[in-house]
Amino acid sequence: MIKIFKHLQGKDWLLIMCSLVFIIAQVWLDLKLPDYMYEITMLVQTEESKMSEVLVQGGYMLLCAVGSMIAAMITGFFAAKVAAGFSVRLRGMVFEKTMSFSMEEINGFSTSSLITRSTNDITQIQLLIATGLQVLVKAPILAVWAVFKIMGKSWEWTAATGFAVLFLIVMLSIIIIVALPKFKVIQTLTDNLNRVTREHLTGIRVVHAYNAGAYQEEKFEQANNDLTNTNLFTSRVMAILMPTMGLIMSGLGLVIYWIGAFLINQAAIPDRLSLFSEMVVFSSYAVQVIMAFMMLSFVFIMLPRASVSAKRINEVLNTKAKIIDGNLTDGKEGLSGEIEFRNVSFKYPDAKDYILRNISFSAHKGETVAIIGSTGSGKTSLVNLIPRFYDAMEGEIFINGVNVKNYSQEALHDKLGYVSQKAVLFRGTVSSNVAYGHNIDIVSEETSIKKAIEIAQATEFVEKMENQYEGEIAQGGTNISGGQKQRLSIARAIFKQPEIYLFDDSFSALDYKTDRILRSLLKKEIKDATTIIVAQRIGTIKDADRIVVLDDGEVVGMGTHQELMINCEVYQEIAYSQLSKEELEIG
Ligand SMILES: Nc1ncnc2c1ncn2[C@@H]1O[C@H](COP(=O)(O)OP(=O)(O)OP(=O)(O)O)[C@@H](O)[C@H]1O
Repeated sequence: MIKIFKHLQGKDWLLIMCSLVFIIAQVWLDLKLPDYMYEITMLVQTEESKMSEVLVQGGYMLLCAVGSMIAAMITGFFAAKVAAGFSVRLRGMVFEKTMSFSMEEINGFSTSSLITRSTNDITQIQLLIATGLQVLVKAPILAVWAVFKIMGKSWEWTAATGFAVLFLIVMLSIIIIVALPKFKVIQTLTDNLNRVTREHLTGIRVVHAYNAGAYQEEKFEQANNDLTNTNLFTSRVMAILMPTMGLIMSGLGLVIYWIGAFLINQAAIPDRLSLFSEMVVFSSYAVQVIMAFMMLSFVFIMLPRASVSAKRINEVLNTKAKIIDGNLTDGKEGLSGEIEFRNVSFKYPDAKDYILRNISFSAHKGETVAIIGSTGSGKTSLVNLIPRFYDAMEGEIFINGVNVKNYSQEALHDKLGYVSQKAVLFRGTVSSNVAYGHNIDIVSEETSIKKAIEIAQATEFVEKMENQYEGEIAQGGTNISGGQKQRLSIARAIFKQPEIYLFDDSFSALDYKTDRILRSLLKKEIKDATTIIVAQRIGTIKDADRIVVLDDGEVVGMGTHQELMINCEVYQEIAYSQLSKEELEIG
């Protein structure tokens, strides 16, 4: 918990210090009130006292109350400012950190947990600072000050107050022991609810198509009930707290007056008046002591949850990204678009077995190298190693003669035009998606955008859209078809004009005709760039300069289509399963 506050800045501490001054002022003013009350009680019971004297004391009381209110408002303002500023900073830090994560870290935390951590968890910290700062500082000062004020008065009253405080501490301890474990799981249950909701909403079409509404609802209800029940449990336990506190407070007042009555009765007549006034004042201070403990109990309610949240945020902030940035920006002089895999082996972080074993091949400037293989043979895994979504366990991958690990990730990604297997589009317009990530004036780049869209065979559908190139794209591209999404993501890579194109099964959603036209246009327009194409269809890769055949994570054949048709059994099997002997012979 303390660790998270390391991120508070100098100006935050300054505001906290200012708040401290106002809190002390507020406590001083609050504790001054009973003193005036003592005076008034004395005046009221003294025959020769005047009304004006009572009014003056009353005036002082009013001033104290107003002063205390103003001090509380200023403290609240400062606390809110520190809390809001701190949560903005934390959110920024968590976001920045997640940006540096590789797929390993993202999968390790899970996307939904990362979302909860950067929203709900940070809100818990914000809440703790906004309310806790005042209470946490105010309560101990108030308690100590009030105890100090009543010290030396009747031991009977002091003993009664001490007993009440003891009872309160026991109550609080029991409540905290019972509720604490539940508070700790609330955040994990929120993660779970977030995950189920996310899964349901992203897969809504499949849910409908399989009439799985009830099944999903059951899963949602389970997660929802778990969270609700835990929240209810903690709320119920807390619900006991308030009435008990009230009972203790009123009970203590009653006991003080009861003891007071006894003491007054025993005292000599001249002492009775001052004893009565002391009793009134003592009961006010005793109430303040109990109030201080009540305030602390609120912090104890918030603290466990906020401390779990702080731990979860720290986990993100302290995670060291496995992918360490290199510092080179350029490859060997004179080289461009050169890729080499040298004895590369790879397994997923939590997996037992290697997915890729001893892979070696190279692609030279302007060449098209295709990767083919059955489902699950490791094609995507292989391509993911080039932009360093994951790092190879053994062997090396070179781009322009330099190991990919030695490039800064920014420089490495600048060289690549990556099109993922599942097209990813962002909320915005056609143009903003094609020119994605470029801080440019879209109007000035209109020609390049149009050109990229044209090569990607997307012009026809884009021009039919309302607002055409400025046509709206929904989050995830849900308002256009799968093939259209695929074309726009291809256009995005073309717009970038990289040295190396990585197409991870990016043509699968296109019809055969579009696939053929797109590839021939690409060949013409990006002839200087190197292209790595992952594909399932023989037709898509037949013309590649080199085809790498993968089988169960190993290279079982490499060469041109004609060569592989002669010497690679796995390739022949794939080829014959898709095209007839005649089609293959005609080419
Ligand atoms: N994130 C992951 N964690 C663990 N294992 C994974 C992960 N992603 C893929 N795998 C496993 O790695 C193997 C290769 O997957 P990969 O996606 O590279 O195959 P692929 O050849 O591209 O398949 P497809 O043609 O179906 O896209 C599969 O057995 C898969 O189960």
